[in-house]
Amino acid sequence: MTTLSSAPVAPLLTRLFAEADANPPTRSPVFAGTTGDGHQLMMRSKTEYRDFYAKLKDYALAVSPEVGGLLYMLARATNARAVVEFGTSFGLSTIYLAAALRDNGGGQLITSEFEPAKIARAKANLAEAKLVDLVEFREGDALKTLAVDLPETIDLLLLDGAKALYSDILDRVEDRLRPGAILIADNADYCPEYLERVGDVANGYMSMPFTDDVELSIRLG
Ligand SMILES: C[S@@+](CC[C@H](N)C(=O)[O-])C[C@H]1O[C@@H](n2cnc3c(N)ncnc32)[C@H](O)[C@@H]1O
Repeated sequence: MTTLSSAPVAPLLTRLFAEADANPPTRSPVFAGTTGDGHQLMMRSKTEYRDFYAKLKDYALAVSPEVGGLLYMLARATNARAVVEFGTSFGLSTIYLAAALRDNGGGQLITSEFEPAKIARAKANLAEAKLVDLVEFREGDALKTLAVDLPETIDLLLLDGAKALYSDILDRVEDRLRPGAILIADNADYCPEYLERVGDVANGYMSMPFTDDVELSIRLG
């Protein structure tokens, strides 16, 4: 058995995904009256993301269970001890990553979110999962909160906040990524700047599109 496959984590994730499915973000007024092009523009904006996500504060916007499983496996496979997450929301991906840290023997997960109500929900979920001791919640814009006080070396980086900022967040953590560190970027298609950067071996990365819009990369030595 693993932390992920046993109680309290497994039944908690089942419940949280069921709640997320019952309240899809497509119900939000953000999407009502927005054309496909308008949505694309919003997702790619480096200036309007705060307002966009404020309107989505009641929605989980979580990774899929498959991507969650992938996060757990990658963190286990690399024996990750130091993990940084951009975009906490209700903490579903955080639970997968913290479960992996527990099963690796412990570690530190720094996660970042600017919606105070989401931080509160994520803390409650991580407490219910009995994983909250492994997680440091940083409230505020990750452009600032992830610019300071990072671990000496980072084993795994999850990018799942405002898509347009992926390369800017990478700027803040790059010098701490250990050789072989894993980078997982959800919906990275919205950030061509990021894909171009990790897609060029001259920049010190090897990268490929994986599943469910996930870009999987490693930091080269
Ligand atoms: C897609 S959701 C994250 C889902 C979460 N990773 C999961 O799988 O459960 C993105 C979250 O990032 C937050 N966010 C977006 N841009 C941010 C920023 N610049 N700083 C902090 N939080 C941000 C949003 O409020 C939103 O809750």
